[in-house]
Amino acid sequence: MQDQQILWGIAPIGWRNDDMPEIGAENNLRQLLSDIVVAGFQGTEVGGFFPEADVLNKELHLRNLKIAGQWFSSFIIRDGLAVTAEAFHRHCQYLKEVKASVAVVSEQTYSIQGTDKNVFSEKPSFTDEEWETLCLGLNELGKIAGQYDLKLVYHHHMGTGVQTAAEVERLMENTDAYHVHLLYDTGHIFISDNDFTSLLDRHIDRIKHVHFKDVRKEALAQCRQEGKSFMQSFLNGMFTVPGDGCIDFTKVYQTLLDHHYKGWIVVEAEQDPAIANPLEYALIARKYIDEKLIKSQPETVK
Ligand SMILES: O=C1C[C@@H](O)[C@H](O)[C@@H](O)C1=O
Ligand SMILES: [Co+2]
Repeated sequence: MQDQQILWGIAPIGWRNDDMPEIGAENNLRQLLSDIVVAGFQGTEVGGFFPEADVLNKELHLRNLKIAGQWFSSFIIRDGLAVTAEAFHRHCQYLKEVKASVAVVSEQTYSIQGTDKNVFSEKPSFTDEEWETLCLGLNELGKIAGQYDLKLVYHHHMGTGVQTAAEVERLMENTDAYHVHLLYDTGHIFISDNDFTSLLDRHIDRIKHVHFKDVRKEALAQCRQEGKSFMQSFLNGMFTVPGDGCIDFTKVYQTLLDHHYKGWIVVEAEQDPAIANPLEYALIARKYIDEKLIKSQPETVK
């Protein structure tokens, strides 16, 4: 039976992309939120262009939408905990005001995600000392998140020091399970390790937020062969919505149901909105979810 504890969202990233603010600038907040309603999702994540909390809350209320969370680029290794914690407090305060459930954290020290470097071969690695600083710092940020009734969910990401399943393993082993949870992003782990199920099976109990990101195999192969950067790769169509790529989300969804996953599953597919109409792709995702995931479960209630 479908788990009624799951909320389905879609991220603004198909309309406007924080990694590349110049694309999709014509898509304003009202357009985005109304498209999300048309496509039948219950909410979204906060994008970099979103307004102050009371303005956002009004637009959400008008459409009966919710906020799942928002990305936070931490620089614990580069800037130290004190500076990072100060910014994180402000981040959490805003998230509390918009009634979010999670704060998505990704350590961006040495990240090449916003650079021209080859994302397939030039990812950074942390030293033992940097790992210790990062894990201790994340425990502290997790405690801060708790003060705002939020869960810190760590986002493993291509082109960063926590990208592979082995790196996620190290992070999980050395952080406090009570304060630091995991965001499972299907697309990032598939591209990194050519495997999206091991990470899910291994850490299912720590996973408190999910990104459903699909991958176009041919585009991936070409981007890898040409040594493209992260941003060039998504502009070249490496990512897409569930149902349009090569990942089998039925297995993923079943595992989440089997473990009584409670929380958000957010469709997140960055593409160039000038090429991939965001509403059209949101509708493709919703159709796939309804027909291949939810309706394939016995006793389904949508
Ligand atoms: O969750 C995410 C947020 C984006 O800013 C990021 O680059 C994207 O790939 C992602 O998975
Ligand atoms: Co993601």
